[in-house]
Amino acid sequence: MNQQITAQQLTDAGHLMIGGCDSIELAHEYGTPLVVYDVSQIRNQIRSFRKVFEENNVDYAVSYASKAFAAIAMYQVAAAEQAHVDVVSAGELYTAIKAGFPMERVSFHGNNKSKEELEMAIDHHVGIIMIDNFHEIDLLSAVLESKNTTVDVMLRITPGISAHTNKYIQTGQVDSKFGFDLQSGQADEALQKILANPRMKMRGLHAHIGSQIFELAGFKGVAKKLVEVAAHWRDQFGYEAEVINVGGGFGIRYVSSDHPLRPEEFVDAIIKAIKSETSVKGLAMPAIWIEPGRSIVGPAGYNLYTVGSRKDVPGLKPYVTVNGGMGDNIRPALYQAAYETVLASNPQAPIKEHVRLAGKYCESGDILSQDQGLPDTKPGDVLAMLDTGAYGYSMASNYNRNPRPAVVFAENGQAQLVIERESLDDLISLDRSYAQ
Ligand SMILES: Cc1ncc(COP(=O)(O)O)c(C=O)c1O
Ligand SMILES: N[C@@H](CCCC[NH3+])C(=O)O
Repeated sequence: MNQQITAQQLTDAGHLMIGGCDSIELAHEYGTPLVVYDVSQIRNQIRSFRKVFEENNVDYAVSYASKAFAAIAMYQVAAAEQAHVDVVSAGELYTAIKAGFPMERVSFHGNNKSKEELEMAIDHHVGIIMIDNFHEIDLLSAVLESKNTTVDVMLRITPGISAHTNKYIQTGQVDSKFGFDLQSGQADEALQKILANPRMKMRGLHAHIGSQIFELAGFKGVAKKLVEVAAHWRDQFGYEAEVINVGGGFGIRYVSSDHPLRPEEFVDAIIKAIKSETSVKGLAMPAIWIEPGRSIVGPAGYNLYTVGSRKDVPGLKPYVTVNGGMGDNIRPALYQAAYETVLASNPQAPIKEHVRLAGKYCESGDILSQDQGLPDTKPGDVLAMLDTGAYGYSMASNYNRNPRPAVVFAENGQAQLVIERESLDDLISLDRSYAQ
């Protein structure tokens, strides 16, 4: 029996309910594979983050890291919930523009922003450019010069903190491709360049230590480190940071052996660490910005699949294959990420067997779960994989020329299609015949 699904998440028929909608009906209406978001859960998480800042009485921004799931509808929900967003590409920025997201609440991140991307950001008046490297300082300076304008910036530093998470999703260690190194003086040099540039208004400093982090120590460490740097910059260069941005990375529960703090508890600890460190250093309390991605959309997302073939291997767990896989969720193959999956028509049915939940892609590594307890299943049954809302659809591909799934937002019993399922014609829409 699945521990994550409570009685409140069941319909009268005992089916999994998502945002007040019956998951079996959604699967029938929209087809599978289908990504469904419980929109209230997204709103509630943003509100919980905001509340913790308000209770601590600090200036803040909750900036949704939209790489976790970027879609017009998602930017609209973030806007309605007073969030900021961060974008990392022209594509995410374009989607935010089309969603009507207020540009002054957008931060533009990335370790290799192109000239065209910077121009687009400046033309659309994004709130902050998060400067990552020296090349970018020169590029941005030239863009601002050519457009005879100015922009607010923050500096991303590499705090030298190795968070306890998969090494592919660590970003704060000294040997990281992101941000300016502290020890070698790169960050100081970058600050001086920015302060000397009248077209860049320096707003503060940023660090992000990685993703899916459970330990508080890393977050307290980054908070302390950023305040130390702020104090050093005040003492050395007379510059006082107005904003300290600690990034995101708050870990969520995927499987029952995960026991993270609630995301807002991480933030409470960060706020308290910054408060006490700034008072030790005699700094004015800065605004605190956070950039959660996974914790906002991860638990709110579900992937619905239909069971197809099965292969029994003597002495080993059988393969039960669904009609999706690594094309709609690369995380198990890429990071050995684990998820829990339930039978949508009866999520609390007793477990009859442990299976390997396989995808349909031509890769042996396309296994969505190496060990999933399930009741008996048969072709046509709908399975719901839980907590798939972050870095699932956003990392989807057309491998094997499979179309990407549709995405539905469900809230208060109403479902709305927010991303259409790709069609076979969509798949070839960019192809051109080769004249030979
Ligand atoms: C700069 C930055 N901010 C925020 C995030 C969001 O992280 P998460 O989704 O783990 O909260 C990321 C991704 O790890 C990132 O690179
Ligand atoms: N894509 C990663 C997180 C990386 C976040 C980007 N900085 C994941 O699925 O866990």
